[in-house]
Amino acid sequence: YKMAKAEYNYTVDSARASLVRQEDTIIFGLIERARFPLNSPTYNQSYTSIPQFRGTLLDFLVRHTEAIQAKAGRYINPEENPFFPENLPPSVVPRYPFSQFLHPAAALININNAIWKLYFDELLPMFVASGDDGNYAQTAATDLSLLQAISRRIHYGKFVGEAKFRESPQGYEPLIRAKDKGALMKLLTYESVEEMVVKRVKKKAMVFGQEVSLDRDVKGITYKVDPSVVSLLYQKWLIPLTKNVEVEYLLNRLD
Ligand SMILES: O=C(O)C(=O)C[C@]1(C(=O)O)C=C[C@@H](O)C=C1
Repeated sequence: YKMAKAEYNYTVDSARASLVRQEDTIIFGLIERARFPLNSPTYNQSYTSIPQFRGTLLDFLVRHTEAIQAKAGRYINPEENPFFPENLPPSVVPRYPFSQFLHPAAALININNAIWKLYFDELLPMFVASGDDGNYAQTAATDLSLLQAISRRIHYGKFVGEAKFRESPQGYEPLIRAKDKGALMKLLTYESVEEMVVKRVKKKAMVFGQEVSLDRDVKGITYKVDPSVVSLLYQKWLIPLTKNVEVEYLLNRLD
């Protein structure tokens, strides 16, 4: 089985279209996680005593899932970044020739440690109810798919950064040479785009998270995840971290 060379080319427009589609995944991920209360034993090392494993139930699920997904080829795609890159087994499947759009230094950027910490310290308490219903394995599974979606979105800043660089190298090169992070940040920022993102995710959370009923009179609208929390999450964390990845990527773009 021989594969053709992938000739997919990213542009700023196509990268933005991908970010828009990824919003759906993130919002559904939030809705899925919000089905369960906090379920703190999922994150408590003293709850689990798994033979030959030190860590929480979530650590256990994530490490083993990433290992099996690595074997199945997930991390061959440069859009994917593992949370525990140490000691991942190699892929056992034929290598798909993903287009080499990024500068090789992109592979060194992985801010999943920071994303992990942020997720548990800041994000979870914003959108899950307190309490415990015993569904720890299900909780860990929904955490992982949401974490993966958030991580993919933030690291997609590499692709957005590269597309912007290619569309205007003469604008970016001097700032990269001068290692001027502040000026890079300013040049890659489009406030009107950010405002649209923040408004759109709120609207999507209203549409995706409403109760759908065949009765005509649904009394009082409740959403499965609070739409203003979704927009706040984007405004405060997802967009700023995506921009940090863009800056980090660009700083290494001429190495
Ligand atoms: O659309 C872009 O230009 C991006 O870089 C993405 C993004 C975002 O994170 O949504 C980040 C920075 C820009 O100011 C606008 C939006």
